[in-house]
Amino acid sequence: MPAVRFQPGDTVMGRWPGSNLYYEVKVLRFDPKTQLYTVIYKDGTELELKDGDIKSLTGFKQGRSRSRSRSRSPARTRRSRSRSPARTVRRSSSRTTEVRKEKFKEVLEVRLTPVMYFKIFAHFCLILGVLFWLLFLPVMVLALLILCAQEDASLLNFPLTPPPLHSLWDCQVFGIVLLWLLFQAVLSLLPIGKVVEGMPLKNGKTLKYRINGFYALIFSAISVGAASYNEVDLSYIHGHFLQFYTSALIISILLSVYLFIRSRWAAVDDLAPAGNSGYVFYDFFMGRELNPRIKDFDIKFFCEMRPGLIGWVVINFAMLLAEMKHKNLDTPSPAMLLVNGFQLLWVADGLWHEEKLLTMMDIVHDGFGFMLAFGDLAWVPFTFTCQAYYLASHPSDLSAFWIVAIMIMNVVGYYIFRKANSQKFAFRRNPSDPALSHLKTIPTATGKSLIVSGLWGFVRHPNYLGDLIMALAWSLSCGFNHVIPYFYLIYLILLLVHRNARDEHQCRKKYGLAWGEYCKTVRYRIFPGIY
Ligand SMILES: NC(=O)C1=CN([C@@H]2O[C@H](COP(=O)(O)OP(=O)(O)OC[C@H]3O[C@@H](n4cnc5c(N)ncnc54)[C@H](OP(=O)(O)O)[C@@H]3O)[C@@H](O)[C@H]2O)C=CC1
Ligand SMILES: CC(C)=CCC[C@@H](C)[C@H]1CC=C2C3=C(CC[C@@]21C)[C@@]1(C)CC[C@H](O)C(C)(C)[C@@H]1CC3
Repeated sequence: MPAVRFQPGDTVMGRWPGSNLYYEVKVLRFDPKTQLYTVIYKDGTELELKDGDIKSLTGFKQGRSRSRSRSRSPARTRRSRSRSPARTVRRSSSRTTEVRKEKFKEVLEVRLTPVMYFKIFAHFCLILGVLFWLLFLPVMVLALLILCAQEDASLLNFPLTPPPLHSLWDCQVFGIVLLWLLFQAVLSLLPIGKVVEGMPLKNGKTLKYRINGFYALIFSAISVGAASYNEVDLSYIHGHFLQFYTSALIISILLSVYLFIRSRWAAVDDLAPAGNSGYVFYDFFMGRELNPRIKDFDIKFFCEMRPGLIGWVVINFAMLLAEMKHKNLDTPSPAMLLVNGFQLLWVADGLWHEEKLLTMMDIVHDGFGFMLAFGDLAWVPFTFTCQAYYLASHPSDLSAFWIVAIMIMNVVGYYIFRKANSQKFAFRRNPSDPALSHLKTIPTATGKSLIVSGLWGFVRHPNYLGDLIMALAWSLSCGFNHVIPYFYLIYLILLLVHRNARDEHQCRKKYGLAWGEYCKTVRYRIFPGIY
């Protein structure tokens, strides 16, 4: 049994339930049976806290020089809490009521400053913003798909006539999507491929992941090929594309609701840094739990790499068959072949390097909520396929010159993307790797160094640049008649510019002066001479 660390009367720092905020509290007693401390906050609230949620004043002050968000009164941040089943709140005595009344008066006085008004307004905007994205994203994808299928796929055709609701639903399609998810889940659980450890979590532990994405791609390709050989008409996907999207959307909503509900029982250490504000819509959108798992099955890792990503290439193939069928072609058009080939390369590359996803912010930092569930299950397979969907019903006559130029562009983009990502990964794994000894670096106070030559000395995010060059090649394959095939490129520019800002903010915090020096040496973020 662990020793009792604190005695009645000790002043310590207690975590406010469901948040990462600590406040000064007094220990009232310790219950050896439940192993809980009863503590009293300055506003008179009595709570029972676990040992792990209490820090000594000295330990906390040392920690605080690293993290600076914690000394406000709980009453001021009351809205950010969420109740944990492990703890019970008790406010009883009239003395407590008096203290609380006093505190409330004080809080009102403090709150009614322009800064507080601004904060309330900012929170209000945040909720409105999240509600907007919750409704807007699904509708936008639907509009994109409707537009893509129209003979004249011009943006000028807005507003579109929405299809009748019942036409968006098909039980059989829903069943197929469920089967696809199940098939991918089974593949991901096969005892093939190595098992690796993820990055250390807050509590110092690591999770294990089976890396078999590339095998899953091969199995899926063989299964789809066999189905097609046995005259299963894959162009059915093209004819029922809106229904497929609706099914994926419904599943992503159900999954997000499940994730949100189960997060109520998650331990504090399992929660993501963002997504635990206490605002229901915001937390639902951002995701509360960092790595939700059912036994060893990691739901986030699975969704991020498998059904949507592999689904993307299957849908592309279905669009290729639909193009041949509808246009009575013996072979697919060169544009369709380019789009299929380029995107298959990108997906295969991602699955080949699946392990690297474990170090990315999506896995290490972001919660799994509606944004990623919808992103992985609906956004990726239904917007990333928009070029193939467009080509299935719109011609793009490319001259031999254009075909070669576009292929060169994709090769250059891929080379930059792969080389930059692999170089950074290899350098992080072993900075003294002889193969990387030619690179110039800047040391940082954390002990890690930053590469400042080669691709990482050209721009601060060469991997983003490579990705964008490839995206441009995919869009150019579809010609210049409409802007719709450029949707992916526009999305990627916005996403990567935002991601870059987020990453640079983190790096500035992590590396301080060294990051400033890197930015001075390598002036541009993504586009040389422009941004
Ligand atoms: N198509 C799509 O929808 C998307 C594609 N992507 C692609 O995924 C890939 C990975 O992107 P992402 O995870 O965002 O970011 P990065 O792989 O660029 O990782 C950024 C991290 O790299 C490290 N780093 C930054 N500069 C240097 C340097 N000079 N030397 C050494 N290390 C450095 C820092 O981490 P630390 O120092 O802690 O190691 C930094 O936090 C990209 O190619 C991107 O294009 C990403 C999102 C969406
Ligand atoms: C608007 C909206 C809902 C956005 C959601 C964005 C997500 C779809 C993307 C955010 C980062 C992603 C990454 C991949 C897929 C798309 C999402 C989830 C990725 C796993 C694809 C495979 C690549 O090789 C990758 C590992 C580099 C990549 C990582 C980021």
